[in-house]
Amino acid sequence: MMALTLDDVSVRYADTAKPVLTIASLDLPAGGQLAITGGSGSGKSTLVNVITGLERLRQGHARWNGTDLATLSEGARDRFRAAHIGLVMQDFHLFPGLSALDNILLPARLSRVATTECVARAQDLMGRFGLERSQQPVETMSRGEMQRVAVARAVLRKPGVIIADEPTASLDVEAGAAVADLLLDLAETEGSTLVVVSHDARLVERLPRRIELKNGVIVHDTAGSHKPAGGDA
Ligand SMILES: Nc1ncnc2c1ncn2[C@@H]1O[C@H](COP(=O)(O)OP(=O)(O)OP(=O)(O)O)[C@@H](O)[C@H]1O
Repeated sequence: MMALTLDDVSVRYADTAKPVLTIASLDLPAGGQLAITGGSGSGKSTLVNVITGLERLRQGHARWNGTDLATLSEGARDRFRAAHIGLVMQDFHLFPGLSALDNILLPARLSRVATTECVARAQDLMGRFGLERSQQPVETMSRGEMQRVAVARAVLRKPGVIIADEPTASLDVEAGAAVADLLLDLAETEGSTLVVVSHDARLVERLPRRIELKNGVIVHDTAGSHKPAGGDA
């Protein structure tokens, strides 16, 4: 399980007058479940990039169990992400030409950790997710099936945290609910911290804590624990 701590975070690009993300403080305990909401351009993807280490902070700190991502080299950040963070991206990032099972196993194979147990777990996850044809080429699957493959791939190594960016965005209500069930169930049964970015009210309402971003600032936190960003940066 992984606990997240953000301190004094400010992200600014060369061509932006103001920071696109300003978070004075945000804590998510190990095993916590957080929904990030907000309108287009409010900073949600920037926040995901910060907590996954895809965006290296030049101001402030993003720590998982005390490890400050900005202190890691690029290679070490990649390894940290592969070992501890299960990422589910909105557009799946699956590889056409590979079967469903091979897609689920690909990151583990690239990290050279695709042991026999890992393959068995991939097959077990497919069964639990209702994906019966492990050799089906992924490009022939429905969007709901593809998203379930993407979730299975993200959780294969029992990551300390699952981060899902709009996991139900392109799915109909039924498929979206199925993916939400899987994510919440897995996070709970396997003790993963869960962070979900979503516009989907049905999904967001199922998470115990929700923050809303506006212009890169947290304007609402159901935990009421964040300190408002100071000044008028
Ligand atoms: N590389 C960049 N250079 C300059 N500005 C950027 C860059 N990346 C993001 N921004 C700006 O930062 C702000 C926040 O963008 P971000 O993608 O985090 O928003 P979002 O809430 O995820 O939006 P959406 O829901 O539309 O994906 C936007 O104003 C965007 O234009």
